[in-house]
Amino acid sequence: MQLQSIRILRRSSAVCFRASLPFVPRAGRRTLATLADDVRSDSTFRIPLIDFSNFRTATSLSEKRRTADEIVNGFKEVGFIYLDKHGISDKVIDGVFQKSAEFFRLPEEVKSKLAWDDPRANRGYVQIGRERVTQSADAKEIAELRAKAPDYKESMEIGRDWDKVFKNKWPQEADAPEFRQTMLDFFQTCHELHTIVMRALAIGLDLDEMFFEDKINEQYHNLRLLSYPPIRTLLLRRDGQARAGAHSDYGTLTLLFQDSVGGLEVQNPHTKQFQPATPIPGTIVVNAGDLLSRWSNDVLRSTLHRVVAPPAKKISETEGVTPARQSIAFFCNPNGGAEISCLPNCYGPGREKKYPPVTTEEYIVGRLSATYH
Ligand SMILES: O=C(O)CCC(=O)C(=O)O
Ligand SMILES: [Fe+2]
Repeated sequence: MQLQSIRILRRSSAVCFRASLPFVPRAGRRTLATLADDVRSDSTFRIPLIDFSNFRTATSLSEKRRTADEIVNGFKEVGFIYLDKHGISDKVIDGVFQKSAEFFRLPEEVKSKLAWDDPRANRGYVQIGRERVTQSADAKEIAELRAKAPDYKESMEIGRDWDKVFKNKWPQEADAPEFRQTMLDFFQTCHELHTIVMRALAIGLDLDEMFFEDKINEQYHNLRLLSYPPIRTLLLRRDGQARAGAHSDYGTLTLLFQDSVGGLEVQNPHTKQFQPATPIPGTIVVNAGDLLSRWSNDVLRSTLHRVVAPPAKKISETEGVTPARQSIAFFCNPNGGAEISCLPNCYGPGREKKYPPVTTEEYIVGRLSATYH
């Protein structure tokens, strides 16, 4: 009987109303309190590192639930986690980094033939200075920011390849051998990981494990290869300037693969200070995006982040150079037509739904239109 009641409480503790519960059993309380306590001070702030292997190999729901709770807790408290033992091999990731580097080394005239030209398509090459990520929704303000302090990066955006309306902009095979196939395979691999992590989120939010399945199966995602050229650190430290300005992502989850250079920073949502998301070999940085946050009535956080100068390599007292950096972001989205309205369990008496329903497509195209020119 006692076991039974503990189990019920433990289950309830995973849903959105956890904070109002009078009692959380010992084991759960210790884990949860630790992260919640740590992130309330910048000196102890941490992005939780989650071993995903137990979830991937678990055979029972209760086994899965432990990892699922950790993940949901990470997104509630920080909005970011490091996912370890995620199942994507180093070899695969290294191969994608290599093909990406080869692509960015192509002459500018080859890349510019593939230029990004439509927010609805969101495909193609974006040269330095075309994007300025920001939280502002005001077109004039964004244009001013872009003119004054554009993001120092170039990117290549890839969508699902079988889309009937929008076509990916692939380089010629002779210019970039195996680029296309490498990216297509990786797209599929990341899609599969997204599906599994969303199952974990469903469990952690006390929904059916398959709750998201038919809402995220159309691969309405975006694979973004990023290249940040070397830059004089003084330039990067100028007012408002960054490799990527502070922003949140738009979709459900972002799977971010970074090299060892560093510079990614995450805003501590409790203190508003930016904290480094130091590269940890073998892990994927995973963050919740705005649509997931909105879906969950802000229970899961979509946290601001930016890319700034990591510790510079000094070439003289006054002039340092920030080395080139590469990263790969896989922006996962619900299906384009999926209606994002408050999840069951995330609203109730005393907890109003904060947002009207919106479709993924309406939301994402609106955000993309505002940040590019
Ligand atoms: O390059 C990175 O580490 C982060 C990139 C990013 O946040 C983005 O493109 O949305
Ligand atoms: Fe981002």
